[in-house]
Amino acid sequence: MGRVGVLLLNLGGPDKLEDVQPFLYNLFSDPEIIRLPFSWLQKPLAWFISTRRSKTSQENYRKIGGGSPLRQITEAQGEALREQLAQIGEEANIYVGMRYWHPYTEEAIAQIVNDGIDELVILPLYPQFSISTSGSSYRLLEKIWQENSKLQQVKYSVIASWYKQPGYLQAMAELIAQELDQLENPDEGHIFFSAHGVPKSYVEEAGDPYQQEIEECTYLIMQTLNRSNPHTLAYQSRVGPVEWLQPYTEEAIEELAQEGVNNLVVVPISFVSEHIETLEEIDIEYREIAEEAGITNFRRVPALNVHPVFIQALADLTVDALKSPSISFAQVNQMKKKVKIYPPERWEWGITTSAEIWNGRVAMLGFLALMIEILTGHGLFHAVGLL
Ligand SMILES: C=CC1=C(C)c2cc3[nH]c(cc4nc(cc5[nH]c(cc1n2)c(C)c5CCC(=O)O)C(CCC(=O)O)=C4C)c(C)c3C=C
Ligand SMILES: [Fe+2]
Repeated sequence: MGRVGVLLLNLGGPDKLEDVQPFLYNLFSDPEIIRLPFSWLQKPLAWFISTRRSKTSQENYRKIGGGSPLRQITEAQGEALREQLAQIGEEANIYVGMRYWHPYTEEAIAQIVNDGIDELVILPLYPQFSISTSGSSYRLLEKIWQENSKLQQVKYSVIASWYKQPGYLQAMAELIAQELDQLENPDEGHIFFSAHGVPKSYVEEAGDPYQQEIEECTYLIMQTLNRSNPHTLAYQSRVGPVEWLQPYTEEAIEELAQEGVNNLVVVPISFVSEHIETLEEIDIEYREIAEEAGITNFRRVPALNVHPVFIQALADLTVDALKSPSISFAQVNQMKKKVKIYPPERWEWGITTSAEIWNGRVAMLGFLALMIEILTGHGLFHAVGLL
């Protein structure tokens, strides 16, 4: 067997406050994050939104120590995975490829080529698939592969999503049980799964399987936990003016408080590391909402980070992927059958009358909104909290 590598894909986060604006620019430049019908508006809009949003975002990063812990945790997960694989005789180099900040996916791939890796397992650190996360990274990798003839010699396996992996479910259940057991009466804890949201149109129009995978994952974790506690699933981190998956976390917390729930155990479900949305949004913002609504006992289950059962699960996924036949990025997207990666069909380019009409309408609306914002400092994006 040749030299083996594992590429861990993740979103990335600003290491320090000065990185926040360029990080946000990278994020909003991605058409999988803001879906515009034509590409020329993407970069100006990304610049505009990132500039306007960076102050609030910086304040949030300041509250969690001045930057995202994501790089350091992902590197620690990589090192733990390398050791776990070595213990079972599988020597592998581990690479971290972030989508929007250092170490970028492109940097990881350059290193993989340099190291002469022959077999590569591509493992996203997102248990569930979304167009906006794993889908975006696969799309980027497909492009990088097409442009680099050396990469075409590398045999690669892509893991599409892995929320059903038994070790992952076991590790999640263990962490939840530990938190419940700290309650005076563990049976009274209301388990509150909080998933990162996506716009509703991703699921309903673009066919993103994310919501279905999150729902199934929640069900499987509850089965593995095997306790009779009540549970709720809601979606957090909404950005921008459009409707996102519902119920929204803040509203669901308030409703539970009204129903008399007093012991809330919040479980972050779409991400395996601590990050701004656990450390700031859940631990500070949602805690405040819950306490104001009358919930006196608000607890949060820690993220998996380097939990040994979870690291073993990543090792098992890697070993299985090395044994299975290779699947390409395109095949992954086909497997996630409902997914039509951007641009969705209804926006397809072409000199069709409807395309011209829609392009014109949206361009005019976009410019109008931008002009209003620039001239007045107020407007739709500002009003709804996107800027
Ligand atoms: C499975 C996880 C995630 C999904 C799905 C996702 C979709 C998504 N996110 C935004 C907008 C933002 N995300 C931001 C940061 C961020 N998002 C995730 C995870 C998912 N995003 C992570 C892990 C992080 C970074 C964490 C860190 O510690 O730095 C941000 C920046 C932070 C902020 O300003 O609030 C934005 C903005 C959209 C629009 C979207 C789906 C379309
Ligand atoms: Fe996000």
